[in-house]
Amino acid sequence: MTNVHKIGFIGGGNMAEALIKGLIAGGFPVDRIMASEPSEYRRDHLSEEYGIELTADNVELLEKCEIVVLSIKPQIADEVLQEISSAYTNEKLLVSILAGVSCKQIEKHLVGKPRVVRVMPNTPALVSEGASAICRGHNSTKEDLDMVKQLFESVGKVQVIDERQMDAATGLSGSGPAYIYTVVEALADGGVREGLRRDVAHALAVQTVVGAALMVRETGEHPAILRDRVCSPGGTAITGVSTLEKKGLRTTLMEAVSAAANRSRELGE
Ligand SMILES: NC(=O)C1=CN([C@@H]2O[C@H](COP(=O)(O)OP(=O)(O)OC[C@H]3O[C@@H](n4cnc5c(N)ncnc54)[C@H](O)[C@@H]3O)[C@@H](O)[C@H]2O)C=CC1
Ligand SMILES: O=C(O)[C@@H]1CCC=N1
Repeated sequence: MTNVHKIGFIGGGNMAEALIKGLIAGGFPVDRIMASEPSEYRRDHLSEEYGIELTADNVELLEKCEIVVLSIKPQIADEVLQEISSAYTNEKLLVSILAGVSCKQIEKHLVGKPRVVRVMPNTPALVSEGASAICRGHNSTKEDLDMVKQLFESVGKVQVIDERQMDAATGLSGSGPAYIYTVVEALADGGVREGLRRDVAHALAVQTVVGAALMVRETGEHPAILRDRVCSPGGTAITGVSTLEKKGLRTTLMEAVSAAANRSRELGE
């Protein structure tokens, strides 16, 4: 990242903050990160919490940064791209994290051969455990892709995919943390229903999800094999798993990914 002087975020909301915090934790210099944000409250928060440079002016940010991350809501993408279009030059690399919005939809607002890399990150980037899917736009180079890959690897794991798979990644990893938070909350509720204190149930639920995820990642075993090792014949775990199957957890999660992917497709229309 030594060849990039400054990275800027247009929109200093939840996802930008997760990336900013993760980048700083990964050693990216604070004085080479900036954000443009209309909300004074958010500007003060980001400035006080992380010490980065803030502005309310998107054009000023574009002029000062070599890599510009579009981290506004998809619904205002056209408006913001129009606003910055006159100041954009092809020396700038645009990184879009917008759900549903294609590279082409971004490129059409900008003159010349705009360099765009699209990324679908997720908020666990805040604790350096993000999952990001990335793809190249029509004019960005292999070096651009590699640079963005390196940037997002400093906040988690990265998969390079085709742009047509971006909605699927949005439904799975982009939106997935919301599903897992629901799972953690529900597991804790189950513990409370069975008589555990709320704080104890919460701590056990969190560590169970973290531990199980690490088991899958670090052993490299198929989840079904790991599950078999928990399920003693005639025991408790297979009884719980049987309930999950009867109530349709597996298809519910598959349908959640598809519903979110479809919503991502709608946002891009
Ligand atoms: N939150 C998440 O888990 C993820 C979000 N994304 C994408 O990240 C983008 C941002 O999402 P969030 O951070 O969740 O939204 P957010 O609402 O928290 O952040 C958007 C920010 O943009 C600011 N903003 C509004 N108008 C603006 C303008 N004209 N110029 C500059 N900034 C402006 C808002 O004040 C707000 O702080 C979206 O496109 C979303 O699809 C992608 C992956 C995961
Ligand atoms: O809900 C959303 O639209 C964003 C995109 C992926 C996660 N959050």
